[in-house]
Amino acid sequence: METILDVKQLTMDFGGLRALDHVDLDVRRGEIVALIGPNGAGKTTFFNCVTGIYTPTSGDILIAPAGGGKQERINGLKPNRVTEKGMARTFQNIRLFQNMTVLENVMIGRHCRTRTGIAGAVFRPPTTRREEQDSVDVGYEILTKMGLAGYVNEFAKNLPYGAQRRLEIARAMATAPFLILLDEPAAGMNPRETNELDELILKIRDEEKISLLLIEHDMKLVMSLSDRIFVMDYGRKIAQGTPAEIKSDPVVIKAYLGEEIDA
Ligand SMILES: Nc1ncnc2c1ncn2[C@@H]1O[C@H](COP(=O)(O)OP(=O)(O)OP(=O)(O)O)[C@@H](O)[C@H]1O
Repeated sequence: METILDVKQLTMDFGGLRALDHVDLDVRRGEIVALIGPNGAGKTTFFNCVTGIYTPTSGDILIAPAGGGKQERINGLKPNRVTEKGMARTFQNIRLFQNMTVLENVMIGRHCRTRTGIAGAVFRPPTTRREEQDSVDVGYEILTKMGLAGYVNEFAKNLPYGAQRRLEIARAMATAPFLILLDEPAAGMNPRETNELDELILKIRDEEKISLLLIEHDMKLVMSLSDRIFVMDYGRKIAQGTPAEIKSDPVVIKAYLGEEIDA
């Protein structure tokens, strides 16, 4: 399987604090990969570097979305450019446009694939109208797949919590990514919502052919979903392997010190 994201020796310093210390991580096409580790390990910082929110101090972030082709180094690209390159993400805390409808939220995700500029939005030539219709169609399709069709015209703020989290993923899907990065998608979910999320993530991978990289603390979810797991502690990668390998790795067990990882 081709590597679509190859992160090499990624290092991020915040003043005197080294939040990431020479971290290597790769995602192959069709994989669900988890990034786990205790609080403060550097997981979100890793996502922030990969998605252009921070420019890493050193290291390489390489992508090869077309597969088999040339890798491209994307260090320092702005977040919107990273999205255009095909990597979308969600955040630890829900970041929806709460006073916009569910459909509008998804269409905003789609915007990065349309060409309408300010002039187009004002004068609305036929191409703009076609693009808008296309965005609506794609938006509906994604919302249906995500089990959100019943909420299309509802304000985002009126959705139940689990549905809001699904909407964030829907918005990420609307950008037509090859990889989605999910930052703690199950945070705050009840067991039923977590089970639905588990099925949904598999569906995104299997039916939409989008690979996923997720940060998650729910070990049951991580162990059931992941093809491979990377473990971080104090900014360093301390282990990587299959769920079975990670569960029995003494280094990982020590890092979690008494916490339940045997999900
Ligand atoms: N912008 C920043 N400025 C300074 N320090 C930061 C910044 N962002 C993160 N850090 C520090 O980097 C370290 C790693 O934080 P990070 O949020 O990446 O950890 P995490 O593994 O995502 O933790 P959690 O599981 O609690 O979300 C922490 O010590 C944190 O305080």
